[in-house]
Amino acid sequence: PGWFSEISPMWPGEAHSLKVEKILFQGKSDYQNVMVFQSATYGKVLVLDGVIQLTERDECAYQEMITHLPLCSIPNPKKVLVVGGGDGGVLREVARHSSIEHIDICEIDKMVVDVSKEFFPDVAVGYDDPRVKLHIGDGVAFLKAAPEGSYDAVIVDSSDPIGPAQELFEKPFFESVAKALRPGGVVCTQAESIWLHMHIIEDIVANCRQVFKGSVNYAWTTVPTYPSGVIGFMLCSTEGPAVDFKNPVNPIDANDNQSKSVGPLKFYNKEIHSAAFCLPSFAKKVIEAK
Ligand SMILES: NCCCN[C@H]1CC[C@H](NCCCN)CC1
Repeated sequence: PGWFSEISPMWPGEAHSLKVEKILFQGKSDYQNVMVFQSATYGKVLVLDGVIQLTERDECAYQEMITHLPLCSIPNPKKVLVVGGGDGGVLREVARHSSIEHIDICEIDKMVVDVSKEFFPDVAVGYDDPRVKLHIGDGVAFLKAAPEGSYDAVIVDSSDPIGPAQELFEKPFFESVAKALRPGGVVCTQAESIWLHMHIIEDIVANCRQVFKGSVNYAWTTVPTYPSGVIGFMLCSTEGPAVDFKNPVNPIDANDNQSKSVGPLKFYNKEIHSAAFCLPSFAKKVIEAK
């Protein structure tokens, strides 16, 4: 009955709207307002504090790219940490890699986990994998406590830098990620939109260049229901065995999945992997500035 418009000071003067058929859940956790609605054309939609987190129709683009850009860039990833990502979609994608032995996930808001399991079973299916261990808590504290060199890869599937995820965009957090990664380990973080947030991205890139002594790259993809229709990722590696993010060494193909409960890849492939690092000139000059 009506429309949901995503209005925020983070994207002034514009708003993406979705036609609402039915509101399925509304609640307030210790951290944020949580809402689920059935949209007319994008399936069910998860909203946190008025910001669209995922829709059933296009979540594949974000979850597959944020996961396979890092994991296909290193040989034999074994231990992975997901920070945020309480909906379980990233877990579903990590579980496709047969070399994976253990997946830690640290999500601050248990309501996101519970709501995803109830309303988004094809996303929360990621929790069914026996290699997954869920920690409800603050990712900043979790990383501080993580032993040095614990992980081959860290994926920071955060919301935006206004609200609970603020600290996940700051230098001390990046330093704790670098410490928790093995030499040549990789991190992939949600890194906003080149159309909306070039200044935020500039700061993130500068911090990453200081903290990660391997390679530092920015990639981007299309997600129609995120503001400006695109979202980016920081891909960084620590000092150690060189990582060339643009040429995946550890391919995953459309039908490579471990259990029949998750379908084939809908978005990611090796061509779109390499293409994701090609930037328009206005972004290239800021991000690749020497
Ligand atoms: N696993 C899906 C979680 C989605 N994370 C974020 C949710 C907020 C969204 N705002 C985009 C704001 C404009 N860049 C970015 C992705």
